[in-house]
Amino acid sequence: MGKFVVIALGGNAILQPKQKGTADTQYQNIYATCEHIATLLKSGYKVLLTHGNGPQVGNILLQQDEAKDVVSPMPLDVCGSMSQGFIGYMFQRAMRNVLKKNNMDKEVTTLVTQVKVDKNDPAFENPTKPIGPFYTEDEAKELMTKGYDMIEDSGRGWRRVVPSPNPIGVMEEKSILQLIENDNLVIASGGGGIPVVEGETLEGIEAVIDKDLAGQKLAMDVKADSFVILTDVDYVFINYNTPQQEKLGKITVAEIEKLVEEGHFKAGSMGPKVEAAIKFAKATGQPAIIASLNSVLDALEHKSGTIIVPE
Ligand SMILES: Nc1ncnc2c1ncn2[C@@H]1O[C@H](COP(=O)(O)OP(=O)(O)O)[C@@H](O)[C@H]1O
Ligand SMILES: NC(=O)OP(=O)(O)O
Repeated sequence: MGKFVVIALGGNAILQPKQKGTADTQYQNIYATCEHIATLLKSGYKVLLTHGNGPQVGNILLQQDEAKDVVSPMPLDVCGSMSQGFIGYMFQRAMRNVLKKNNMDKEVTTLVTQVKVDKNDPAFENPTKPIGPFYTEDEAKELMTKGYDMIEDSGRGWRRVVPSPNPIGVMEEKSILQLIENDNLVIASGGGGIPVVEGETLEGIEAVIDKDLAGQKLAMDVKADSFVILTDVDYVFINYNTPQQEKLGKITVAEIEKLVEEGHFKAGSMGPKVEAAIKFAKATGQPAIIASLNSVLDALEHKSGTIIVPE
């Protein structure tokens, strides 16, 4: 198997549910991630990185709401671009520091990336993407009276949800390919990309694209040898969070599709990851992996994680 991998890193790897979102905390988490990426580079892998922004974009949106009487609030697409910029900056700084420590040298570049969506996507009528902090049920009920859509997020607490339309195409695909050709470690399509709608003009639209689905499109566009989704669990489980919970190791597309039909994977968390992995494996004949950041090298060697193979 070739060694060009697209890695989709969960927003939780950058800011965990119980952590305060200080700049320092997020930088430290990103630095730890970059140490894993350096290990991959040393092992001969070529990496294109995309990342989530659920916690960050939700926090930025909250800041807009809180300060709305003194500063004009920015819409959600602009908040998405802010999250791409700040997370990309932290990756560029941390990655350069890690490379220097390891006596390695490489250009690290973040590209502000727009991703096309359909303005008639049914997702606009049914918000599913959890963003921002976690709330108690009482707090969530209070926020619902203000017009927020809220859901319970995988047993971890309540969160605001926003529409998450399907990614159709990456606007900056050519620039990404040029940067990769020039041996850059590229960070692109952060937070699933900034959602834009193409009519006579290109317009931003208020939503948060799922970074796993956008990452899968990106991985196919750049013809990656494998697509790796890194999150905070070591495996995909069936009967998750129940006494019957069971981890999934190597599994074929047909087998996991059956489990999807049985309803094992929730919208807004494991559902889109499994969907993205299936799409990649089916379309390319290459494996897609869902694993934890700490086991990324083992996962690429198929020794850990959930490995979805075409057959
Ligand atoms: N079937 C499942 N198997 C494993 N984890 C699951 C499952 N269903 C829901 N989850 C939850 O999905 C979470 C990962 O999704 P998400 O929070 O969107 O991650 P990230 O921000 O890393 O992309 C896990 O922390 C876990 O709580
Ligand atoms: N945009 C996105 O999918 O972010 P998370 O991975 O943080 O949910």
